Amino acid sequence: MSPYLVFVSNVTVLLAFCYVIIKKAVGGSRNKLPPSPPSIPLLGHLHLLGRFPHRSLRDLHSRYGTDGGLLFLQLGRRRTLVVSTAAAAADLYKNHDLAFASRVPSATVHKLSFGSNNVSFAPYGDAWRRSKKFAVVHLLSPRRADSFGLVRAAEAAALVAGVNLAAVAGEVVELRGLLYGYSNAVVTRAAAGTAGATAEKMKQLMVNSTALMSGLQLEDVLPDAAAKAVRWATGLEKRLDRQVEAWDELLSEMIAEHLEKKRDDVAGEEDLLDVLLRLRKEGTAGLELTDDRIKSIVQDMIFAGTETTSVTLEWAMAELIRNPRAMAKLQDEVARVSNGKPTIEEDDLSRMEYLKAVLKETLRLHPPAPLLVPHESTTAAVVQGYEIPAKTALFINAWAIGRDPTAWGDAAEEFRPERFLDGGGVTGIDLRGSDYQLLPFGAGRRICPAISFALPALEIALASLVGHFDWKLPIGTRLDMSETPGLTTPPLTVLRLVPECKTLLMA
Ligand code: HEM
Repeated sequence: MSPYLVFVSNVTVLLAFCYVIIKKAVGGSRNKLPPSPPSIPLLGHLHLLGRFPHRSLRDLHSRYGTDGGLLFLQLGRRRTLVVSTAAAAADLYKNHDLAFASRVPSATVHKLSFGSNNVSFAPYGDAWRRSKKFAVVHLLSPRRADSFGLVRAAEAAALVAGVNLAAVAGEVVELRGLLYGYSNAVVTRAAAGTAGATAEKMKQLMVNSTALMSGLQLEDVLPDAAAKAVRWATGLEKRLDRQVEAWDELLSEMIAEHLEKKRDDVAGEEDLLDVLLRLRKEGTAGLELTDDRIKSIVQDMIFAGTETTSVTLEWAMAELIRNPRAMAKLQDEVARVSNGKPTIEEDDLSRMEYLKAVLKETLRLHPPAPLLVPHESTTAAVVQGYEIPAKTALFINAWAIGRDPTAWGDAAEEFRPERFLDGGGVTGIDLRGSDYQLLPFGAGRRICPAISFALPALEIALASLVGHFDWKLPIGTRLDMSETPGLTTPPLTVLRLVPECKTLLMA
């Protein structure tokens, strides 16, 4: 028999084996689980996810889910609990956060992230707890986030300068590239003091790695050994190895440079890599900071912080273009508060209430990670009387929760930043994880540790864009508000706009 036929017959036997296991998992405990749609062999409900899982899951929930906000799916090999209402999210976070504090394992992510020795993908346990505390206290604390004010100011000025070139030439700008460049520069400079050529190399690595990590993973349907065999047979394992080597080379260079203090950081502040190396030397990290762990953490910050920030900014601009009254109101606020100064200053941001409301409203309607980052349970849990076994994945549908009329009223689908202002109905609702109807950063143990870092980066960029320029759609084009499928969901059509310099504020 040819090696190909041997391979195919092995995979067939393994698929049949999976089918029996899945059937047992679905059938054996059906009575105790939340309701599910009808399933098919092997895939379970995987085929029902479609291109936009957050949208399909909302529809599936409305057909099959409980009034309590739960739905149960068998996604290939993965048992999955889906939460689609604020009340169910509150119950999960308040009563079962610990049980669901781990991550769904992925061989690809594990390999690309230096063994998941980071915060985002480490399984729940002592090492993750220490890394998270470490990130919250040393890397992303409000004080540390403040210390990157100069980096944000410099990168916001570069963003304005880029737009200005197009404005002076009367050209269209593709905002996505500029916003990605801005976010990537802020995060990489804060994480590793690096900009320019190294940041460019890193950007390319991130794009390639994201492509490998997105979408259905082989282990979602095949047992681990079979998935590995398929990765090997299809050349995927080799591509992964090459990608890991490239990351390793880049991050090793950065560590060596930092150790030799050869770098030239204009901000003059410690970057996150400096902090990690200093704490390793002092022995006060409470965690063994091997080179691999340091690489994994630095890479994690850059990954977690770049696209989330740029996607939010692109949606904010798209919503403001679609809602000219909101744009005018924001421009008025920026002009009034900055009072004729030539640049927007961070100290002024705290007085821009409408700006904050615009960003909350953007994150409500367009959370960049619509299903957050999936969690996994480490122990069995009884949720609303249903018995959820250990090793069940948890999807919190932050996108559906943010648009739920029960929480947001009849105008839930509309862009109305005023709702967050005095008398607006939901004044005081915040996005830091204690109001379960607004969860763009998650909540509980796995909440994003970088909210204090992310918000000023979003605010200064948006205030600068609308403060310095008026914006129009190019003649003959229409705004496309549909999404790109993927881990994060930017607009499907790159936002192309014509900027016009405002006279009040000059770049
Ligand atoms: C608009 C900006 C951002 C948004 C909307 C966002 C959102 C999120 C979400 C939804 C999660 C997963 C929460 C969960 O598992 O339930 C997360 C985790 C995380 N984020 Fe962010 N994020 C943003 C910016 C950043 C930035 C700038 C950084 C770093 C510089 C960062 C670092 C992390 C890390 C390390 C985790 C993993 C936390 C853990 O697993 O315990 N994020 N973020």
